Amino acid sequence: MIVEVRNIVKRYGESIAVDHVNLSIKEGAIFGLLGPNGAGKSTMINMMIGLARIDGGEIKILGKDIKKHEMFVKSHIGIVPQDIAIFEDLTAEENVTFFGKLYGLKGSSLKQGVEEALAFVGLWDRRKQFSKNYSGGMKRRLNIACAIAHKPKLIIMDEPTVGIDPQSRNLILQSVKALNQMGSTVIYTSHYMEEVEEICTDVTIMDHGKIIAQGTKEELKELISSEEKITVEISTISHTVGENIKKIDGVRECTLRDQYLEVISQKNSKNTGEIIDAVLESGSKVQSFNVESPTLEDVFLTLTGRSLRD
Ligand SMILES: Nc1ncnc2c1ncn2[C@@H]1O[C@H](COP(=O)(O)OP(=O)(O)OP(=O)(O)O)[C@@H](O)[C@H]1O
Repeated sequence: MIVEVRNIVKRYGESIAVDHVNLSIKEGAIFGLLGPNGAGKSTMINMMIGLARIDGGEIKILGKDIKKHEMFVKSHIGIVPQDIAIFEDLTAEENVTFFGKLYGLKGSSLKQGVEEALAFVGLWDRRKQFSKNYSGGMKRRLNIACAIAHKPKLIIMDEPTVGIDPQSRNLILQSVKALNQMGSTVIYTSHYMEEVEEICTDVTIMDHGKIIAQGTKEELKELISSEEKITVEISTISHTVGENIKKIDGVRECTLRDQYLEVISQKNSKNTGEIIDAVLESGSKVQSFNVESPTLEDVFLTLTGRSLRD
C-alpha cells in the first residue's frame, strides 16, 4: 500500500471534520475521494500533506509515518491544490522551476523535469508567457506541471477541474490517466461523479467526515445492483408526488430534479404502473419514461438519501 490511513481524526472546535477514518491506497491506483461540499475531503488531503494538524490516528505514505518523515514524504508526493497556487508575475517556466527546486530538483534533472512537465501539460510553446495572461484552464494545467516536474510516486489532486471549460477539463482527465500509466499513483478528489466514474479505479465516498462506502467502482455499483433507476419526465411539478412515490412497494428513494423524477427502486418490483399512476394523480402527464442501471451518483443517493450536489 502506498498510503495507509489509520483511525484519523480532525476536529475544529466542537465539530469533527474527519471522524476516525481508515483507508488504504494501492500503488498504481487512481483513487477517487468523493463526497459533497463539506464532507471532509480537503481536510483529509491537508492532513496527508502536512497542512493540517492530525488530532488522532496515523498516516503512512510509502511506508513512513508522515509526522516522523516529513521531508522524505514531501519529496515523493506532488500536490495540485484546489485553489490554483502559481505566481502570476512569473512565466510558466519560472513557476515550474520554482516548484521543482522546492521538491528538491537541481541542475540537469531540474531542467529536464521542467521541460517534460511543461510539454506534458501542453504549455511548452507558451513557457515564456507570464502566467497572469493565461486562461483559467491553462492556469490549472500549469498548476499540475508545478506538481510533477520531480516525477512523484504519489500525486494528490484536490478538485482540479473546478470552474474550467470542458476542453481543459478533458485534457486534465486525460493527463491524470497518462500520469498513472507512467507510474504515479493518483489521489483525486471531486464532487463530480462522472469524472470519478471515467478515470478512477478505486473509489471512497465520504460524507460528514466519515467513509460511507469504499471499493472498486464495480464493487460499489454491486452494492446497489439489485436496484434500478427509473427516470420519469413530468409536465407539471408537484412537490407531493415524490412523497407518494416513496410509499410505493420497492421504491428506495425518489428525488425531483427540474422536470425529472428520479426513482431508485428494487429491480423487478413491477411497480412502474403504480409510479405512473402516482404522477397522473398529481395532475401531471408523463412526458418520457426511462429505466437504467445505477451509477455511482445513485450509490451515493441510496446510501445517504441525498444527491452529491445538494
Ligand atoms: N479551517 C477550518 N476551520 C473550521 N472548520 C473547518 C475548517 N476547514 C474545514 N472546516 C469544516 O470541516 C468540514 C469539512 O470541510 P472540507 O473542506 O474538508 O470538506 P470538503 O469535502 O473538502 O468540501 P469542499 O468540496 O467544499 O472542499 C466542513 O464542515 C468545514 O466547514
